Amino acid sequence: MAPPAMENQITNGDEITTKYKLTIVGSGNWGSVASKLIASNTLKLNSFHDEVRMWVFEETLPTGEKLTDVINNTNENVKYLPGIKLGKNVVADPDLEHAVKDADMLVFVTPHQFMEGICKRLVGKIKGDVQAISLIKGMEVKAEGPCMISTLISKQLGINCCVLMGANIANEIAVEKFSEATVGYREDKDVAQRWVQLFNAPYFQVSAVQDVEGVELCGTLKNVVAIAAGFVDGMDMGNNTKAAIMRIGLVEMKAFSKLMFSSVKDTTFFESCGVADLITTCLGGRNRRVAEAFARNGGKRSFDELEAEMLQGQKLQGVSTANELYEVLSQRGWHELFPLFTTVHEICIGRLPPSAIVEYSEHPPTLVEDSA
Ligand SMILES: NC(=O)c1ccc[n+]([C@@H]2O[C@H](COP(=O)([O-])OP(=O)(O)OC[C@H]3O[C@@H](n4cnc5c(N)ncnc54)[C@H](O)[C@@H]3O)[C@@H](O)[C@H]2O)c1
Ligand SMILES: O=P(O)(O)OC[C@H](O)CO
Repeated sequence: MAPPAMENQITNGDEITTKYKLTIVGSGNWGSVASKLIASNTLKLNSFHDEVRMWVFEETLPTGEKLTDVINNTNENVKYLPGIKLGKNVVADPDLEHAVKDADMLVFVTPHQFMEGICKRLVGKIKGDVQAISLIKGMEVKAEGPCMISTLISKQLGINCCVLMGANIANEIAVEKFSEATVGYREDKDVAQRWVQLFNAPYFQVSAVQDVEGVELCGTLKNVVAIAAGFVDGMDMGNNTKAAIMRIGLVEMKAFSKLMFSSVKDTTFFESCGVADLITTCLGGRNRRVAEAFARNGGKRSFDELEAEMLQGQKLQGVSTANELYEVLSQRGWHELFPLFTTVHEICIGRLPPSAIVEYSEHPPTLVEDSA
């Protein structure tokens, strides 16, 4: 990774210490927890500037105050992470271009549907040698096929982009309950190490694997399986059924990832970003919770309505990802290969009832051959 520009270098006797400036693009539930983790580390680690800038999609609170002002006055994101201090070195900034202009390292953590617009606004507005990481679980679908969010960032901004995914329900990490995460990187191990250093904490153990696509697809696809798990809960079908849905989901996640990118490694599915994230999301995530409510209402209330009522501004990723995935499966004629992914979308749009989540899997018993 290229060292930061001269103005970020501090001379200490004969030693020159490079200081990387950090900006976080996004300030939702996970974005705020990421700020807390990073802000605690930049105070401890010499190679980073203390200040962490956080871009906030500005909104006016019911009190009439601006969210940014409240964060800067109270050090708390009262809307998306109430009750948690972010660190006094976190500065909320409602001006996207201003927030990124001096950054050497950019952390992207918004709901995936906003990233295309954000990237367009950032073209020509960031420094040339910036390193980025995406914590975003989702993808875009273009005429030429699916585009992972890290690829969108890399292509539109001309910068390298790692990813960080894992079994990471933000509210649990906010109160420092132990968890793990996985950084996915392409080539530069030193850059990956820098990201690991920046996020790692005794209660947040981060490791790095050379498999950006595998890590990012795990984080993206598990949200669709979480919707299926929520349907199972909403119909009170029990733990065995939910475990079956999780297993089938994992098989489809792996098969889809490998069809898309032959470079995806089997071992990635055993990292925090793989099976661990699938389990936590299907047990305690927002996608699961809202899908449960959808099924309990017999599919009569839309996901949009339930999301607005239950999440107060937080965004689901699973429903739109199921839709995007369906588009890819249609483009390639792959519906029969991915019955769970296909059925989740058809239930979400009301074409099938929630009970279809198990009906599709009534196929003849199979003998699994050992490929080892
Ligand atoms: N919350 C978690 O537990 C968690 C954990 C791991 C990963 N993630 C992933 O992190 C990403 C961000 O999720 P989150 O939980 O931080 O967000 P969130 O769902 O809590 O909040 C939604 C955010 O979107 C912003 N927003 C609303 N309209 C916008 C617009 N038009 N343009 C830009 N921003 C807008 C809101 O201000 C808010 O910051 C998602 O991909 C999610 O899957 C979330
Ligand atoms: O609450 P969810 O369903 O968006 O999932 C949160 C995280 O992705 C879990 O790792």
